[in-house]
Amino acid sequence: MDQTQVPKAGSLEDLMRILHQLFEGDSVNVEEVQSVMESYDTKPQEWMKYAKFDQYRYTRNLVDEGNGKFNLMILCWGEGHGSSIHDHTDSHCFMKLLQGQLKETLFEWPSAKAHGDMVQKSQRLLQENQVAYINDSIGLHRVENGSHTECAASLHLYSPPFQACQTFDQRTGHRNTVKMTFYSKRGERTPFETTISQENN
Ligand SMILES: N[C@@H](CS(=O)O)C(=O)O
Ligand SMILES: [Fe+2]
Repeated sequence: MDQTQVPKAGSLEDLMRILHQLFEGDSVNVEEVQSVMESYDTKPQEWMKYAKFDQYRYTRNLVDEGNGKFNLMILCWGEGHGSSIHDHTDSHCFMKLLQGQLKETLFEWPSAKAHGDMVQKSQRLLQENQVAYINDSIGLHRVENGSHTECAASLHLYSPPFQACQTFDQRTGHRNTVKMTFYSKRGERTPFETTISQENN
């Protein structure tokens, strides 16, 4: 399907409906998903109920479980918040800026024998409505809200869904597996006990 045939998402609800259609089958067309996510013009009143911020670290807020095919979530980044360098557990990762700006830094996978600093490949500043894509064959990344005055929010789609990833120490390349949790689900704050293990930030 070429880009002109991809429907425009007029609202977040509409975007979710189209995403369900695009993920009905067994294969994922990355360009298609990226352009439909780009076609949604962010409207804070449509996603505000999911956007729950924390004072100390970025939060992951589940919006939709995509019929088991994908997880759609809104990540809320307070001033200066960022993630560790991490992978995406062999899934597709789409990330759309809903508000503010986020800095994405790409890194190479550390080689088995590597010592010292991890190799940085590129860096870019993602702007409102822009959609970034990454998977493990592209590399690893770190995402940061570099602003000390503005918060940021981003819409992430992961397919297939995953509950753990690897984080990496920038100085040594050493890795850890961390469990990923939700700060809220469908607008409801998750009970405290289940969010305590969140460690990717
Ligand atoms: N992949 C990260 C967010 S990001 O830094 O891309 C997560 O799901 O928590
Ligand atoms: Fe990520």
